[in-house]
Amino acid sequence: MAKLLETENLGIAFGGLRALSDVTLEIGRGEIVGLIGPNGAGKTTVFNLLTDVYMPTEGTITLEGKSIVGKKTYQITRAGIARTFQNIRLFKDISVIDNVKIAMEGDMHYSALAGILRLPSYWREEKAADLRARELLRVVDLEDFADAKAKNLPYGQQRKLEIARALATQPKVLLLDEPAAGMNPTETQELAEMIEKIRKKFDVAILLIEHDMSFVMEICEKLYVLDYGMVIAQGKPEDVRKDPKVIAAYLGGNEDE
Ligand SMILES: Nc1ncnc2c1ncn2[C@@H]1O[C@H](COP(=O)(O)OP(=O)(O)OP(=O)(O)O)[C@@H](O)[C@H]1O
Repeated sequence: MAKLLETENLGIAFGGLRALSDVTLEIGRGEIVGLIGPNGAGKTTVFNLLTDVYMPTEGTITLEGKSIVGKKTYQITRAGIARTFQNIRLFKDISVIDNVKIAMEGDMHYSALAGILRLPSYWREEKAADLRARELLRVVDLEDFADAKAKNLPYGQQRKLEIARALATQPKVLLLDEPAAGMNPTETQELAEMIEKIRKKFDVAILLIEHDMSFVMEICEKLYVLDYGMVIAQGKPEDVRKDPKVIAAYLGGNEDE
């Protein structure tokens, strides 16, 4: 598959602590790739570098061959990278559908005046936005909850709403930070099917951080394993799981791994 997102020798230090070193990743178009490793291995830090929360101390990040280092988060979103967060970030007091529409705002083309005066161009865009938002909610099985307040959704559904919000920006790469966290086995299985459906429908590549190994093994085509900020193994899930370095990293880690 063609390379879409690449990092080369990516590294960052926080004060004296070297959180990541020499992280080289490749995500192809439409690929589902897992980023795994024990607690504190540096997984979320990779996402934070990919989305300009932090600037790398070393290395490169390219999307479709163009560097995105130093770009602002909104420019990175426009270039095609969207993410969800380990700690869910929604506008909790507004409706589910408005949460999705807000994420689509970069796509609205009516003028401020048209908005204030409610001119026809405003209503046309609003109607189109409403249809698109409903379609995204259908993809994540939240269509029936469009008018509920986001905070009233159960936790697992809030995670799905975050995915719909990320998709609203029409990404080429979707970064999911622990999408199955807090889900029961049935919800996790539904999520696996949903991610597969999303990949096909939107032709989007997915890089996901996840601790649920059976979930990772089921849906990822490729895995990168981080330990102490370095890639200690990469490849097909069935090979990675047998790698002695990976087994040692997990056995040496926390018991919840
Ligand atoms: N802003 C920061 N300042 C200082 N240290 C940081 C910062 N962000 C991350 N770190 C450190 O970098 C290391 C990697 O953290 P990170 O959150 O990326 O790990 P992780 O693999 O995502 O862990 P988990 O699975 O527990 O979420 C940790 O030692 C963490 O304390």
